Amino acid sequence: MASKALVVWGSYVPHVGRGDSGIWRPGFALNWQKDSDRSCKLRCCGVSGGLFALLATKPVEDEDPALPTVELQPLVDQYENKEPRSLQKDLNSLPRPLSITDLSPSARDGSKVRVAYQGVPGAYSEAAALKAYPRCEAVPCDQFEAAFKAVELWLVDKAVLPIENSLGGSIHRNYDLLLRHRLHIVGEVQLAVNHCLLGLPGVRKEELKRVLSHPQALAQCENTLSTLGVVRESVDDTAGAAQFVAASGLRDTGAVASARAAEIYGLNILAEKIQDDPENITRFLILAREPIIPRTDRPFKTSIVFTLEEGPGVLFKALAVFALREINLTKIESRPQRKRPLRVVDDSNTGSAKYFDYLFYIDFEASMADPRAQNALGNLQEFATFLRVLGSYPMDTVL
Ligand SMILES: O=C(O)C(=O)C[C@]1(C(=O)O)C=C[C@@H](O)C=C1
Repeated sequence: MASKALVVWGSYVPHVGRGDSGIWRPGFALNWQKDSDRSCKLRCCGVSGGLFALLATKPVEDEDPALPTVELQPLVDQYENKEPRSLQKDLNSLPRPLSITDLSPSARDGSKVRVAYQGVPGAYSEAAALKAYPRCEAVPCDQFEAAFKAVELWLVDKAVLPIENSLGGSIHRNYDLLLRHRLHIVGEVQLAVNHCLLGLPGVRKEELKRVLSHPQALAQCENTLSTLGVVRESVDDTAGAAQFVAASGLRDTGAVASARAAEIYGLNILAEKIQDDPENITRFLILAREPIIPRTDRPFKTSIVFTLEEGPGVLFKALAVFALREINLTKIESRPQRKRPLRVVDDSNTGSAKYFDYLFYIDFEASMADPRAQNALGNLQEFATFLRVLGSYPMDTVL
């Protein structure tokens, strides 16, 4: 009896033990033995990295009934170069073989991937999720933290969350949540954000007395809203504001949201591109349970967080580890350490001095597969009191 082994790529079982679909690790093998009655079945069993090894087993009675089974016959026929029985037309529907170039989130269509975002349909975060995975199932979450938990609990595969905006600055809440949760950054999305002023059909913008939106969106439209002289009210997300205006029927209340939100909730667009600068870009992070394998053949970014010893010039030294290796920093953010907000330093002349204690978040332009990045972090570790790599991931260079 002949025994053969095939390498199969990317058989893909949503919600059941699949790891980060941002990367497909090479070489999980389909081992099968062909028997005379050709009634082999494939058995799925979890292996490292969350992929599934598909093992042919015989006899069928030996199978664990709890494990899902897949008919092997079409693959047997295909392997033997035979005309598969009545299955020729279905071959196109078989999973496409994945290659190493499928690593980038934007290179894949993301079909069947479930991606959590904060807000309701029509939110910019939903648009970011769809930019990263065009055919994904975008799953709305009421809060940022719910999106983190949805990934951790395997309810979804990924989360796409805003981290900074070119006009409004950092979304601090997500910096804090990155540290509190154990997810990995596997990609980023740069999204052009064009805000519209929305109102009920028939309403003119001069009739508006108050405007609702996400605080970031209100901040990005500061000038327009000041000129209109409206009262601003913060809500959880831009599309939620549009939904509220539509449901409330209030003619004096408008929303700052996307054109898509206007379409979804049946509102009129009273003004377009109302942000303070026409170039308004929000950067989102793609989070997953597993990290991706960093590469050097395309532009990568790495995000880290660390704390430092107290002392003169320590932050300068920390930044120098990158400058010395000609690594470009793209972002630096500091956040107070909640568990240890104050540091008391004994100063013999004036008594004890108190300092805020900070966490430093840095993004730099290098992959963790690049020896320069490895050496820089080795160097940083010599005087950092804590250091964590949040992720090393392909840069989004397409707006
Ligand atoms: O409220 C939304 O639509 C969001 O997706 C959130 C959010 C943000 O938090 O920054 C995303 C993009 C824009 O910058 C405005 C708001």
